[in-house]
Amino acid sequence: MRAEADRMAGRRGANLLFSEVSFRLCSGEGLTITGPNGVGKSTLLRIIAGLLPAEAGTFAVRDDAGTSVPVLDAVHYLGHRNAMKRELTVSENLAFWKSFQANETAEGLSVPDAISAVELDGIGHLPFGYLSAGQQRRIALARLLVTARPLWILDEPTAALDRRSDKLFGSLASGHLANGGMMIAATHLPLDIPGVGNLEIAPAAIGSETGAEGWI
Ligand SMILES: Nc1ncnc2c1ncn2[C@@H]1O[C@H](COP(=O)(O)OP(=O)(O)OP(=O)(O)O)[C@@H](O)[C@H]1O
Repeated sequence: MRAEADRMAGRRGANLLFSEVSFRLCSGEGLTITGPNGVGKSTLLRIIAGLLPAEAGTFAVRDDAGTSVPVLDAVHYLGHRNAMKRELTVSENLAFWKSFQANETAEGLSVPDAISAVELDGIGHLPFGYLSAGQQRRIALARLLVTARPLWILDEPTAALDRRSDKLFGSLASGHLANGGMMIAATHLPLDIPGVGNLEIAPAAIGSETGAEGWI
């Protein structure tokens, strides 16, 4: 499996944020995306995940035979928000994601095992909204484990995590890569994980505004 970005550019409203972003990942490799606030890291991840159109360039995931795989089936996208219902219990939220993301080829962990993997045994019965910010983020990470998908796209995955949970994320990500997975993560600091490179995004040249109006 491999993932390839070729000369991608991203726009928000009138502003071209970045351009000429290219990289290549193979099974077992990861990439952190760094750069100043507002440069477009989240925008790039949303384009890669298929949630926003690219201004230019392409992103593709291919299997070992070189056949293009639908990106939406190949990725887990974890944004700034945790995408959990506050009123549902932790277990109900994860059970929803397990069935929503299910496909024939990729079995993931059971809901209790995923909760254990983020070291939160015993809280599956609590409403998600009762959890602390760090616990909520860890349960959001558990969502990556209930179904197996090759490419993790993560926006600030360790936001709100304490040092111990930061390490926990490191071991989950390392395990994913060791199993042949890939990861692209927007972070403010490069992650200290073997097999993970870094790409610093630079703002597009000043003067790239088009004068076009509107929000996307
Ligand atoms: N819907 C939108 N319409 C227009 N501009 C937007 C929209 N959403 C975001 N922007 C702008 O796009 C720019 C890039 O935002 P983005 O969130 O991708 O940056 P980032 O590099 O992830 O920032 P941070 O490090 O602060 O998280 C920002 O200037 C932001 O204000």
